[in-house]
Amino acid sequence: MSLLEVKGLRKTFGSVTAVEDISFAVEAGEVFTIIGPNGAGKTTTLEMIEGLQKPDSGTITIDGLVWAKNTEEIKYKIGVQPQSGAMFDLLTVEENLDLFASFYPKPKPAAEILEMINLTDHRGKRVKSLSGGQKQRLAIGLAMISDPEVIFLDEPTTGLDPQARRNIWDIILKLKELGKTTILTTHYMEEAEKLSDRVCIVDQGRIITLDTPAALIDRLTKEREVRLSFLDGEQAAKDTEWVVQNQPTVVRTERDGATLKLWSIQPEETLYGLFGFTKERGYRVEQVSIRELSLEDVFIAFTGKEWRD
Ligand SMILES: Nc1ncnc2c1ncn2[C@@H]1O[C@H](COP(=O)(O)OP(=O)(O)OP(=O)(O)O)[C@@H](O)[C@H]1O
Repeated sequence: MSLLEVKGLRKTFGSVTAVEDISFAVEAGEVFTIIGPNGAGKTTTLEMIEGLQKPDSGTITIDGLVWAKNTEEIKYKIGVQPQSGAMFDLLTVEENLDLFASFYPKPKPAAEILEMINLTDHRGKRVKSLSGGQKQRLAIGLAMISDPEVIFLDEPTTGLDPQARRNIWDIILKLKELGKTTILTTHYMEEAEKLSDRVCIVDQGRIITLDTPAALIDRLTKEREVRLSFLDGEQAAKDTEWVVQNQPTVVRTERDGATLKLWSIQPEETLYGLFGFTKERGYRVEQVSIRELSLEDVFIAFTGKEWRD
């Protein structure tokens, strides 16, 4: 049996269907990420699993336990990152940790948590004077104080600058090293790709696809985007476009002035042919790149929609 099993979850608010039908299973030790655009139903899904909202239908099992029968046991198994409003602004970092620790019979020592979230040097600071990133790190620390098996992090990096986001990533990776299971939601594709063992892409309350980031990217068409720009201007780009359009490996092309984009199922082959032509004509290529595929491409391929952070 998986550590977390979710089957047929559904939740409506009046006429709004926040979660239509969501099922997945998470194994112990995984970083499992739910990613999707605004309003996709990520928070509602997480809150149902955390026991904060009651599903209209569907079942949730955490280590074989269910909320209706095993409320107290589940509470000790899971850690939920509190909203910043749940922290005490006038208390220090350490006082907040001690206060949350007092709710549990066997909490982790605050000093250990402070090390983990890299706030030891700031333990005497009041919460109200912390930066956004430090507050988020404290929120993760508070979720860890009961030493839970499963930790839920709902968009822990939204609104943070790149360095602060990376600091949070480090903590999530440390949790993984400790063998914890992390359920994460995010808007950021890059984050999902870097941290997750498996990703589930959610849109309009349904799972579009679920797999490891690498497998999701692999499933995409092998078509790759190649971009070139020419030192000799628009005519060079136009002539080259005309030539590559006739290559069987090239699916389509796009040109903007002296910049040419092409989509090829065998980019290397296409480039050999293309460079043969440019050499013959004496056209100088200024830049050439083959774009890596990312989870963003997976989202676009499955939904037909552009991804917006
Ligand atoms: N308490 C509520 N009352 C009414 N509608 C709600 C409520 N909670 C969520 N919704 C609606 O349900 C849908 C899903 O919301 P949810 O917050 O789960 O999405 P999300 O993927 O977490 O989005 P975001 O990334 O913006 O947080 C949205 O249309 C939202 O407006």
